[in-house]
Amino acid sequence: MAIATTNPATGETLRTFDELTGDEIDRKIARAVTAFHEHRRTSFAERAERMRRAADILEAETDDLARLATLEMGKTLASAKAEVAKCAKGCRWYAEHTEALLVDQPHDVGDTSANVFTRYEPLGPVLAVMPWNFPYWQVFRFACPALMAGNVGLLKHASNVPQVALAIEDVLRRAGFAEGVFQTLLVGSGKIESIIDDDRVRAVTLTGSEPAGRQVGARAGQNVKPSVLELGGSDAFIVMPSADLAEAVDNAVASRMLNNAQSCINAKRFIVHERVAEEFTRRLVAKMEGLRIGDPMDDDTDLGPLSSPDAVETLAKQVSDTVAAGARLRTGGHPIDRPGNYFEPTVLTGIPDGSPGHREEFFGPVALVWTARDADDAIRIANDSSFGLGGSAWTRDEAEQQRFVTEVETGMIYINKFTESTPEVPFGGIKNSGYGRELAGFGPRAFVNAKTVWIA
Ligand SMILES: O=CCCCC(=O)O
Repeated sequence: MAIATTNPATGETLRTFDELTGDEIDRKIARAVTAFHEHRRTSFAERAERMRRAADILEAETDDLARLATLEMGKTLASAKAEVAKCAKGCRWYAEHTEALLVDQPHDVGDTSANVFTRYEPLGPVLAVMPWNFPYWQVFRFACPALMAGNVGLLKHASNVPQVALAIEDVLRRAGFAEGVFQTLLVGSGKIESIIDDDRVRAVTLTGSEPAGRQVGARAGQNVKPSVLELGGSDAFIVMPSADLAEAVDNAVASRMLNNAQSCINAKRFIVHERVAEEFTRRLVAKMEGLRIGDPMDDDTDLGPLSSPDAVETLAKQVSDTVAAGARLRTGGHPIDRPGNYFEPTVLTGIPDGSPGHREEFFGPVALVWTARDADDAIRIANDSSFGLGGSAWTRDEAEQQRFVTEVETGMIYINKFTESTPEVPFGGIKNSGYGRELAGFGPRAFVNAKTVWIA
């Protein structure tokens, strides 16, 4: 894919960028190594000061930065502003907490004359392969803890958000991080493997699709380099009879449609107890039909375009194949006939086993609804997925809450709240949703040498 800014609301290509040459990539990696030797010697206080300055810049320039994201990937301006604010929060949180999270950890070996501890040391240049859907946050989610831990970053961003990628590098440089501490590499995905192979690159993190994760994880493994993979999800949203139905429906729509319905942690599979399933579905359909579809720059738009024409085509095929397999289309189901990459808010029920609705992640405004006989059945359906990222369950029954916490096979489970990320709480999945954790204490410890020190 060309590296370009193409407005998803109009289809117009506004800017194109040349890919870096092999020599340019080499020079940037060399600069990252030089920067690492300096950066690792800075104190936590110095790094924290720069992180706080990055937060100040993000807050002062939110409007311009947000517009860039909306222009490049189509999220509503309101959600783009919220995303930039969240990045500032991430910078401040890691400025405040990283030193304590990476403090030497003493070990009692039964010999009081020995000083034995674990020290967390940075690894060096880390390659971050990042997606377009939260074009700022996914990068800051990695960069805040990694840079605070003393690592340096090389960003291979998605090819449709080059201006955001360059803006992030610019913000961090203006915040005071030295030249080379964080660099954007404008390259296509064809260059990723050779960058991972480069001995100077010490680790890799990827947020993206399952196939991309398999490729990058395998390459990192061949090179014996640590990797963190945050991949797709088809999160369950379980609704039991004791739930407040109006609240459940409001949250179902909010979660499904978050980020123009293009987040790995959107609720995607709605698993509803048979006693409330029909009423839930009726209300869900009404709410989906009431969403205002439009220009993502407009304040009153609820649902903007998908990121690309390909995304619309993929989703349309997933829906039509699921219907052909026997699902019932309750509303929507088709691309919208207007300029840009728009798709109708859609609800499908009666999802057949083996159909795309059952097996695949739907990255767009489609709610897939199952009916469950009881809690056992809800858990069975929730776990009948190759993904295991997040999920939520809506019930006031405490015994049921504990069962969902224990038995739903995911990296994250939220009760009476939909899955969301925040710097204070670990983030990540199991099964085909990836491995490793980001955020909270896991973020800074993802790319460090946990060095055992024994001073006799
Ligand atoms: O596609 C994954 C989006 C996760 C964004 C987040 O951290 O909230």
